[in-house]
Amino acid sequence: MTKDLSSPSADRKRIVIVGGGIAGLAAAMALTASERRTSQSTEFDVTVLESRKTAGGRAGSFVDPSSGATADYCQHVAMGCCTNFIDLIDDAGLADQFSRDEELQFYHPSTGLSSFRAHSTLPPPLHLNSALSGLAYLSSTQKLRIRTGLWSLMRTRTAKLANTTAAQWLAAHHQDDVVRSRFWDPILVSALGDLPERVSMASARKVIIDGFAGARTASNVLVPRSSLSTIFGQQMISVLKQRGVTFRFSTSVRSIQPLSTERTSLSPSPRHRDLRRSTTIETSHDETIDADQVILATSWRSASRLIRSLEVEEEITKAWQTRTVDALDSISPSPITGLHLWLDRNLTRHPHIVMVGTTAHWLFQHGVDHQNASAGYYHQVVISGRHEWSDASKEQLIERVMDELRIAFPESQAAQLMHWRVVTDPAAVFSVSPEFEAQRPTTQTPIDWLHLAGDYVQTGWPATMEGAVISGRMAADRVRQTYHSKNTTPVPPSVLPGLPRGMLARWCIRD
Ligand SMILES: Cc1cc2nc3c(=O)[nH]c(=O)nc-3n(C[C@H](O)[C@H](O)[C@H](O)COP(=O)(O)OP(=O)(O)OC[C@H]3O[C@@H](n4cnc5c(N)ncnc54)[C@H](O)[C@@H]3O)c2cc1C
Repeated sequence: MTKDLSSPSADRKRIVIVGGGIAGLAAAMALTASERRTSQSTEFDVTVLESRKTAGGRAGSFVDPSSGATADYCQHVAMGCCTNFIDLIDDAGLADQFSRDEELQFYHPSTGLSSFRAHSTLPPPLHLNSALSGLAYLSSTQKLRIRTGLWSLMRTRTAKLANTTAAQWLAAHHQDDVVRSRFWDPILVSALGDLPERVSMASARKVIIDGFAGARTASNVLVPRSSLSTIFGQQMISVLKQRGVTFRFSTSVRSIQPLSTERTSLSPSPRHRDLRRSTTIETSHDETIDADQVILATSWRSASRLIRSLEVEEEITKAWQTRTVDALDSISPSPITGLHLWLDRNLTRHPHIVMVGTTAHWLFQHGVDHQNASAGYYHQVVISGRHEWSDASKEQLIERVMDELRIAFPESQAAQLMHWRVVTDPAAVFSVSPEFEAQRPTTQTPIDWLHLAGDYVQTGWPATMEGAVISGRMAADRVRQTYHSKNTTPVPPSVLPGLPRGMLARWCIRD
């Protein structure tokens, strides 16, 4: 059975987005943004095909069966430097669903809590000086070493770091084991999801420079106030439905094929061809759906399967297919564990704390859910990447982390753990190794109706919501450009640049 999704009028193009994660949602938002934002001349009928029951992908939630509480699989945070993610939630009218904190709390067993707050008047990157001074568990010699390392990093262009791991670069710049374990590793492992031995220094630089040194508000932390399933799985879907986007849930795409003859970017310009009905999509419901353009916005594993099954003829397309599948199959996945803890009281007055020198990496405190008060006070501990407790049982991990929390918050030593759950996603993020960075796929493919989106796409970002949003916007821009007539005003890009840098930051930081 072949389905005509929406019976579009002749000038409306049928765009199918495969995958309703953050990348797919961002693509749908960009394609349906108002004329004011896009100067768009072509109208699109946008359909999202999503294999799960709801949207959001890895940024999702579950209902804990025993307490009835809704919890995110894993706490997600964004930073002030995530300009595209912030713009996306703003565009959807969901900015109030995130709290924004300028100050970070760092805990270390030797000194307890230290505040990390950017200086309010010193120009970036000098604003970091006072923030670094606030970390009580670092000696003056260690702080000096870190400042020297930060300076070297600012003076080194990203391109020069492509073939180096973060561990190699840190060792070459005299960042010893203690400085690494107290400063660099906690930041890099949390942001990149893997050990400095495995990640590229170019990605590490992105985190440190864009996330801290480049602008005063870059290191602000944005934390969702509602569950991710409420924000992305309900509220953003509702905005998109109002904009005319159709969602088909529980619909898994099995294959995507050219409808008739293969059309590649080497073929004549789209304006001279009939681009309608370029492709046909086979779903798990044994139906086929015709479309003019497809944005493939799945995880890297699903993308690899679907790209492998494409029936292509031209040599250039076959070479791209092999190269892309090889790159995606070479990805080394990295785990993230969330420990969901319901206690009989709050552990601390702080909403979140970076934990240094402990098995726990971050502690988030959400308090009591008034809809479900009997469940207790909800806390989540996040542990990124492989660690020495990776092979321990869930019970051992809980015991270890609870011991750490009781030491960290002695005033809450009597706190009782009412209920817990440990959720590990073994392929939470991809490891941004120098090898993968060198072959990371781009949005553009040699097939003019197919565009790639997803956090794995080449955006300069590690596996983050910001990377996913940028990839979705880049794919939407390619779709819009396909139908752009030279007689109208140019299509403005929907991808926003990073935070603007002041004069001193521009002078200090080489890009
Ligand atoms: C535990 C954990 C913690 C994280 N913490 C953070 C954080 O704090 N901050 C941050 O910025 N990022 C974080 N991330 C990363 C972030 O979640 C991802 O980078 C982002 O959500 C990826 O979005 P995506 O759309 O590219 O991919 P996905 O979220 O993987 O979305 C792909 C979608 O495609 C669907 N799909 C797959 N195959 C098919 C098919 N054949 N047909 C139809 N649909 C299909 C999937 O069901 C899914 O909904 C975390 C990730 C995890 C797992």
